[in-house]
Amino acid sequence: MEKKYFVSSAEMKKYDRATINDFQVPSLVLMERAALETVGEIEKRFGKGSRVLVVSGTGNNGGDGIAVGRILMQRGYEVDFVLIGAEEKYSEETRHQLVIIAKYGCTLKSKIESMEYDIIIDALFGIGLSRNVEGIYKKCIETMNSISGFIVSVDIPSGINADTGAVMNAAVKADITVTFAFEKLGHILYPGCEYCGEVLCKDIGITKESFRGEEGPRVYSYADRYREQAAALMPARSRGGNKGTFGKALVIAGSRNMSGACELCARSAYRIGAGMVKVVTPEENREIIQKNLPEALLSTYTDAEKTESWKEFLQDLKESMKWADCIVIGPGIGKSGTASILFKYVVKESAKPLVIDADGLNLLAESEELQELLRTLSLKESRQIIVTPHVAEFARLYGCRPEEVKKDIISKTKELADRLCCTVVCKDARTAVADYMKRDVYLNATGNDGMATAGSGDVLAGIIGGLLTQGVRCREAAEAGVFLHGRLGDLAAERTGRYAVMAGDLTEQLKYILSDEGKRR
Ligand SMILES: NC(=O)C1=CN([C@@H]2O[C@H](COP(=O)(O)OP(=O)(O)OC[C@H]3O[C@@H](n4cnc5c(N)ncnc54)[C@H](OP(=O)(O)O)[C@@H]3O)[C@@H](O)[C@H]2O)[C@@H](O)CC1
Ligand SMILES: Nc1ncnc2c1ncn2[C@@H]1O[C@H](COP(=O)(O)OP(=O)(O)O)[C@@H](O)[C@H]1O
Ligand SMILES: [K+]
Repeated sequence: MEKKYFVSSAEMKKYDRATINDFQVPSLVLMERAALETVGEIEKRFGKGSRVLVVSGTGNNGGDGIAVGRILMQRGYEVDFVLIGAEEKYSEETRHQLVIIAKYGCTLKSKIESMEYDIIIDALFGIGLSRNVEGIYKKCIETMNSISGFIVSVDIPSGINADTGAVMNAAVKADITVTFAFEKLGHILYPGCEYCGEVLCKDIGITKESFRGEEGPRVYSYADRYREQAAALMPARSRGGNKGTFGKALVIAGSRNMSGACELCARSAYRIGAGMVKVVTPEENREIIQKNLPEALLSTYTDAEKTESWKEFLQDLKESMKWADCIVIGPGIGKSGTASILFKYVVKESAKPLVIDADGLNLLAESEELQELLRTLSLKESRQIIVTPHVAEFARLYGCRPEEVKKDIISKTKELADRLCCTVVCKDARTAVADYMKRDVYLNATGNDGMATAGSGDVLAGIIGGLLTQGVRCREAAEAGVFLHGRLGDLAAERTGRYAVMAGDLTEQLKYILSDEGKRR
């Protein structure tokens, strides 16, 4: 799988240092390359004679900005230089850039004077931002946002925390962000990503060699090319296969007033390619499922208190669990006594890869005993288990507030995976996937707010289940499922706009994104 990394500021600094110290590439060479790449993007958009304002800070981000201004000036642009911050704080490279422009006779201002520019180069803070922005710095950011001009942020919009995407009291709203070597976490996490405009990541000579044989960045996503080549994420499909070849999914979902969850989940498992899908749901849903999803096999139950029929049902369930290649449990099952008994039974008795979603997670959160059982099954029996909580369900499972999960989704997801010894998919605007075996965390970059609509999580559970039935391992099924799910949301939004997207539209898009065209492994 071709990866795209999202690095923290500490990781990026480590790779900068390795390139400079170990590979002996001078820091000023990196800076010049960064500046040239930024200039290249400006030249694509604006011609000679355009008015440019360079707003620099005291660190190397400011040095980048001054170099950009100098090159533009030499190529016929009209450039004003502003530097904010005390002289004693200038970095060595920034000092050097100032010496160069002084030799060319440029003057440096300490505040923004004109209100009209074609281009504003935002080089106040980069990955070295270390605290909230206050005073003259805040004022400077507000001025950049208010005056006219196309804003090019160097490396990251000033004021965005490169590790969390948080706005540190004020931030520049860029039209484009030109970044170097690797995208930063702040470019992808909310709200930072909304401040970047288009992110253009440029090679300036800091490469994977700078990992120096260590594991590399902790957070990654899939390379952008898979957006157009989603089928490349799918397991190979045998032309000679039959429905058994492509696997059997058992979907235990729905409750009396919630047949939709089970229908969406089961349909998605079919559409992602499962050979057979069997639905286990309350008797009340029989008719609607048979009508709306005649392709599904069906097994129904009544209250666990009705002992005789419940016994028969459990017998049937046991057979179904043997039959299945994977089990998805939870969407819409509710938290009734019967749902709870059913859930416990399935966790204890099934020996197949298991996806636990929605109410299954709420039931799990309430039972220490079941959480312990999950750990044991995973560690002693190598059971493949995926849990797919949204932020609120995650907080219940983890024992914290949802805001705390949102603030640190990457570490929290990994911690829960370690605690439960399984694969965790923490669903949010940027979904994270982690497991207890690997240190690194997948962060999803597809999808949009149109997917914040009832039932879209049920679709994801079905997709992941359908991938498991086709033999994909847990971690890969979770990552690929989340990526594809987001793509379905993006394609659905392209057709209808984000407001109108409904969960069923996601499943509908599965008809198109896995077509053989564009399939290049
Ligand atoms: N050769 C290389 O390494 C390469 C580096 N590159 C470039 O360098 C950038 C990183 O440079 P950097 O590490 O110097 O940090 P940078 O973002 O300029 O900020 C640090 C300055 O800001 C200040 N400061 C911080 N927060 C503040 C606040 N809230 N309010 C006020 N001041 C605050 C801080 O002051 P202090 O915290 O010490 O008071 C310090 O003076 C990177 O993003 C990329 O553009 C590329 O050219 C590629 C090669
Ligand atoms: N703003 C957003 N951007 C991208 N994806 C989103 C956004 N909001 C929600 N989603 C995705 O939509 C799905 C919602 O799932 P969930 O909350 O479980 O819904 P439900 O319980 O109604 O099925 C998750 O996969 C989540 O990542
Ligand atoms: K910047």
